[in-house]
Amino acid sequence: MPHHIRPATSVSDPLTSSPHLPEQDAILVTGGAGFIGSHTVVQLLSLGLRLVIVDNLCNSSEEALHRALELAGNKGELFFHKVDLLDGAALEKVFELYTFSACIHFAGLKAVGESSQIPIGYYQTNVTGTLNLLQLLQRYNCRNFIFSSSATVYGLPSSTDPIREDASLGALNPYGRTKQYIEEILRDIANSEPNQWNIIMLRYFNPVGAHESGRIGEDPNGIPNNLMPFVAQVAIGRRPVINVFGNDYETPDGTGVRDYIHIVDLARGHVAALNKIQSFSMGAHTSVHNSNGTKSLGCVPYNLGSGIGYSVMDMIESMSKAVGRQLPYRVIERRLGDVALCVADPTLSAHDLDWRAEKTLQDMCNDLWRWQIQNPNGYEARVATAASGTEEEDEEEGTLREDSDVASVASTSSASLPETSPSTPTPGELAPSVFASLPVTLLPIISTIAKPAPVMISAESLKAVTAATPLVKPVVATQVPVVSPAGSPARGATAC
Ligand SMILES: O=c1ccn([C@@H]2O[C@H](COP(=O)(O)OP(=O)(O)O[C@H]3O[C@H](CO)[C@@H](O)[C@H](O)[C@H]3O)[C@@H](O)[C@H]2O)c(=O)[nH]1
Repeated sequence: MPHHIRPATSVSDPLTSSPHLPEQDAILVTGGAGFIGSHTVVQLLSLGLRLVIVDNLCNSSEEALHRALELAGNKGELFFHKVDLLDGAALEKVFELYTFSACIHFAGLKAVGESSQIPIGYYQTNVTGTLNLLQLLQRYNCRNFIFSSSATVYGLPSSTDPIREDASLGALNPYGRTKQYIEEILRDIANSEPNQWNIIMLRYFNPVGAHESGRIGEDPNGIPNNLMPFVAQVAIGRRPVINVFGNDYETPDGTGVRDYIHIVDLARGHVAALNKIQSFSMGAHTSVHNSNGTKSLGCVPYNLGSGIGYSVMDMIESMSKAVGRQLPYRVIERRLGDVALCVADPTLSAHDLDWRAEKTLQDMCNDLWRWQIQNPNGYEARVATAASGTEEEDEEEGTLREDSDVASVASTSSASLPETSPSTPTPGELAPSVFASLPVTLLPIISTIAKPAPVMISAESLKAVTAATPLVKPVVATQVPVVSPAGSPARGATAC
């Protein structure tokens, strides 16, 4: 039976002020428990939307979903299914339970280095997982799709100018190529059914920070690959010193420059994309046409970046300010594959999606620090692992402790919290369920899939029911590189 997104009352009504998605329809969010996913879930729930989260929790925590629900003031509805996208049969059961008006696809593996070691795993998880999802979306007649792409698809920038969406693509590693290939697949699918698909591919630059409450944030497995999670762990005392990968780049201070974007701004970008898709979806039911005469959006990429470049030293300085003391760092050799600078041209997103990054670098650092200090070991579920540490971590820390080439000495005791009161989660009322006859418990979270009918369970029993899962990490983002002297952001890029 076909499922159509129903027309909203007015094309001009933005989703942000008045969600128009059909009452009984839901938005499917894959990888919704991950870093970007959970922040987006807060935005969507706050709009009163009904979400169905599919995540295998291989690199995320269900706790993030509980907190997201709290942060949204228990608005909207959230149904969670611990499912791996590679398990097509389990995924189809989810499709049998709901009618989806749109899908936001975050789920996937995202570690650049790891992708070169296990490329088959990356192609299988990211590409095959996405194909499984797309097949079902097509079969169940949901053709509104938002894809987590990445600035990594641009590869080596051909100049130091901010990167536009029409720049040539050329991902440099298997992870990046999974994103690039999925983009190609999406274009082919949109072309195969003209006037039917509304697909937005969001190319993330460098997402950092955390929700301003400090309740949800990034919780990487093992040693963080990316700069800011690593810096945060140095700030909290889990690691002794920040390694700066080279200070001989052609940038104002010699360190790499990137377009860092606050995670909440990035999450808002998904709402903006949904609004855009909705207007086309509505157009399909009215006589509204795209400017090129088509009735659907087709497949369009948008950069989600600020257009401002900050160097590694800028980031360390801002984070030191947030923490209230100078963080220790040492300069080591360049990291293989890094570019000097990578910054977005966000003009198209501003024009078409009416979206702009609003938060400052200091917001990013203050919020990241708040999350880190309130959750020194990430989400509760991972405390045991984090506390014991891995062999690899212990070994690295041992090595670093002996190193004297640090700019300053860490002292976690002087850590201070940035001002801003963390939000106190309000135990919420139970949101109405799609399954009215099901027993009600504390949270409207459902775990199923192994069973023909969903069972509504509590957070406690959720853990038991979802005990085993294979594969995949949930997603996240990406990035790439512009420049500025410390503390003074530069619009666009220059050197390199
Ligand atoms: O411990 C660290 C980690 C990073 N850096 C530097 O910090 C900047 C940012 O690095 P990182 O946070 O790792 O982001 P990117 O290298 O920009 O990587 C992002 O950008 C890639 C290319 O777009 C994507 O593929 C990745 O998924 C995404 O994490 C770069 O100049 C790095 O050289 C350090 O100096 N020390």
